[in-house]
Parts: sequence; C-alpha cells; structure tokens
Amino acid sequence: MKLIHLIEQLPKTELHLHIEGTLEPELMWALAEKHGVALPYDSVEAIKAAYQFDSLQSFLDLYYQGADVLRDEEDFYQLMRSYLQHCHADNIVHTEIMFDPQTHTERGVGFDVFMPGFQRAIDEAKKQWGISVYLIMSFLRHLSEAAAIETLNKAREYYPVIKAVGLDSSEQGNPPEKFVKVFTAARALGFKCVAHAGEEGPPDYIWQALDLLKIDRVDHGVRAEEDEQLIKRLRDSGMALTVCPQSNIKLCVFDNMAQHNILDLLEQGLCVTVNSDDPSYFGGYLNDNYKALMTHLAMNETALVQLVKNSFIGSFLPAEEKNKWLRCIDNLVAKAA
Ligand SMILES: Nc1ncnc2[nH]cnc12
Ligand SMILES: [Zn+2]
Repeated sequence: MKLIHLIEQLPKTELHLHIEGTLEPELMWALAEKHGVALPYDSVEAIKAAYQFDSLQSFLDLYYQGADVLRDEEDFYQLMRSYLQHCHADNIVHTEIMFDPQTHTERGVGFDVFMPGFQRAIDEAKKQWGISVYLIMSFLRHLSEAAAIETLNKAREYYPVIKAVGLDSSEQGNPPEKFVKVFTAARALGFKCVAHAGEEGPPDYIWQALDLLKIDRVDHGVRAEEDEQLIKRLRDSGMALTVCPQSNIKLCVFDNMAQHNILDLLEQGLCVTVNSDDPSYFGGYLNDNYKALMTHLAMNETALVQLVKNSFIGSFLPAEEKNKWLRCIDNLVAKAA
C-alpha cells in the first residue's frame, strides 16, 4: 500500500490540539457577524492573509483576538463539532484536546458557557463515530500562578470530565517553575499533567517541567536535541513528546520542513508523536502533518507506523485500550504488505 493511503487508513490519536486553534476563518467571520464583534479584517480572505507569523507571540496575538468571537454555548459546540468532524475524516479514534479557560473567563464567558457546548459535541461524536475524547485544561503562562489557581478552583464542577491540566501561551520568560504550586495541587486532585516546553524556550524549561511540575508528557520539546543528557532522560523514561511539525514551521522554530528534527528524535529512541497544534492557523489537520513528513522528510513506512503507535503509547488511554489499538495497527500493516 502507498504510504499516503496508510497515513489515511491507520487509526490515530491526536495528543496536542488547542480547540481555540481550530477556529476556521469562515466560522470566525460568521460568529463576528452573529455577535456584532468588530474584526480588523474586511473579508474571510483577509483573515487568511493575516496568518503570517515570525514567532510564537505574533501568532498568539491573532489567536486571542480570534477567540473573542466565541460568545455563547452554540459557538463552542460548533467549534468542537467541526474539529471532531476533521477527526472522523482523518481516522482519529481518540483525541486529547486542550482548551484555554482563561481566554474566555477573562472576557466574561464562563465555564457554564463553554463546557456544555464542548460536551454536547463530544457526546455526539462518540455516539455517531465512536471517537473518544479527553479534555486538557491549559493554564495561560503569561498570566500569574494565582490566576491559574483561581481557574483550577473555578473548574471544580467539571473535574469529572477533565483528564489533565496543561501549560501554554508565551513560553519565553514564563518558565515552568512559575507554576509549581498549581501543578502540585492539580496532581493531588488526580489530574495528569502536561506542559508546553522547549518549543521556543531552552532545554532548561523541559528539565523544569519534568522535575518541578512532574509532567506526564512534554508538549513540543523539540529543543531537547540541544542537550544530550536531556535526550537520555527522555528516552530512558519513555516520556512522550507531542511534536507539531507544521506549527513549528509556521512559527519559525525551524526554517523549513526539511530541517525538522522529528525523525532524528525518533531515531534516537524518543517517543515522539505527530500533532496539529492549531490547524486552522497553521494550514493543516493531523493527516496533513503526517503527509508533510512524507513529502519533505522522506518518512518511510517503519517511521510512520512507529509515530502512529507512539500516539497511542503516549496517550492517557488505559493500557487495555492502548494494546487493542496497537494490535489493530499491526494487523492493518500486515494486511497492507
Ligand atoms: N503552539 C503554542 N504554543 C504555546 N501556546 C499555544 N497556544 C496555542 N498554541 C500554542
Ligand atoms: Zn500547543
């Protein structure tokens, strides 16, 4: 079977996806009209044309501005529904989705608005397509730790439907050590922990996330390659890295896809996975990211299958579920040979 067909047909998980980053320009435009929100663009085409970034911050400025059109329960339902339709199209059978409560609560849009919208779309996708979903509540690291603690407390009613907490937004100057208390509290409450680290920030931020926040998974982590001891630590502990190839190119972490280090990290024995991060801003959903590795990095079948298996191994699914999917992948690959 051709590699491109294998990409499409293998069951996959996505482990690094910001739901606010799936807001397509068409939906942004429609919701701005619905709520009378003034956008600094005069057309959908102008929104698309504005998506040229030279750093993480230049993207985040547009991403937070875009999220301002999300106002009522139906908006959050539509946002989630549309991403889960993409999951179905890409044969994603399980996804662990980040949401940024503070992006909404800071604008007066509460948990009681976005959580029911998310949940309705998740319930439908489960029933309609059998997709399983975990939610990851991410704290914005450019805000204070006190604000993160307040968010953790505000979410209390929704703890049963939240699997993990995360840390995102502007990395440089906002090290993991700033959030030790809130991660310690979240862990004590039984949440899994993840954090963006080593996207733009130095390897030291990955060490801090591991040792101080005691994370279960690293989001991005591509700058680990600069530190041999860190590579050894990640390999020996089997720590999963949620790498986002197209995001890294759009945000200038690498000059172009041919320069991306994901396959080098895989070869060094790290549990790297492929993810789309903010697909509507970065030009592709999950399968597009795999296809980019095929086109620009000459990813072969062995590498593809390992990356897809890693997406299950690095997930927070129970062991029996992981093993079921790993066997399913082996069977599909054997049949395709
Ligand atoms: N790639 C990214 N890095 C940090 N924060 C984010 N929020 C949404 N996407 C992000
Ligand atoms: Zn991210």
